[in-house]
Amino acid sequence: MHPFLIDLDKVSYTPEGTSVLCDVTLQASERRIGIVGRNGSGKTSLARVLAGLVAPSSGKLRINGVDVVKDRKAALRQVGILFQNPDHQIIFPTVEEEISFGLTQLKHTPKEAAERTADILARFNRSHWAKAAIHQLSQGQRQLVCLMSILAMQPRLIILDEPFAGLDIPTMMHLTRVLHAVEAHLVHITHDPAHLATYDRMIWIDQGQIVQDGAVPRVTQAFVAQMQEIGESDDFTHLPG
Ligand SMILES: Nc1ncnc2c1ncn2[C@@H]1O[C@H](COP(=O)(O)OP(=O)(O)OP(=O)(O)O)[C@@H](O)[C@H]1O
Repeated sequence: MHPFLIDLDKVSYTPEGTSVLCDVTLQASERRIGIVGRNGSGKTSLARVLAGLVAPSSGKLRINGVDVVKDRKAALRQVGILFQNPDHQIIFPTVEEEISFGLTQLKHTPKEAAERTADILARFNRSHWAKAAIHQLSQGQRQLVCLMSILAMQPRLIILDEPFAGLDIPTMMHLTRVLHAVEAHLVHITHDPAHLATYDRMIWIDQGQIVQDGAVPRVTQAFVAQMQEIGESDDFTHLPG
């Protein structure tokens, strides 16, 4: 057991010379962590760094003690990421193939993978989806398939990058309930602090740096006040990039 689930020490990410994340230091082990920030502030880049999908340009990153960039196999057991658009992560034509794939990556036998896939579908009362063609499901249903694929792999940490974007209110409410019950730790990126009301900690990112980090009510108040102030200026000059 490592002292912090998430441990970043002066992490910078500078693709093609662009400073996207700058000296981010963060130690966190809370079960529910929210990340807010403006368009282009670096949230998705931070999510990708945390998941080990891109390497920091400098600094040190560990998830539960694992170097998730270098040790990709161990990383799969530590961290899963749910992208904003399910179509960016779905590879296979049917639901059961999609869910089984991650399990075979974890070196489960085909029989074990099939059993675990059946288990997770049953847990969500979706056993009848097993042979369904993913492209025939709605966006919310595809998002649920992606989440089931991640949950089947049982990572300790799941990163959610604007998981509610494009979902209608009932689907969002359903997904909220599902996420609430998830045992894994969550890092949830969103533009709407209301989604984080019950969370343990909120981190506000701006221009690739942490500008506030703490209890949800306090960070929400400061974030909303600044967003309103910028919004009232009624132009796009503040938009980064
Ligand atoms: N590989 C890259 N090369 C160059 N610039 C990049 C790269 N990846 C991200 N950026 C830039 O870094 C900034 C942060 O992007 P990122 O997608 O992380 O922001 P975000 O906070 O998730 O934004 P949004 O809320 O709009 O999704 C943007 O200006 C983006 O253009």
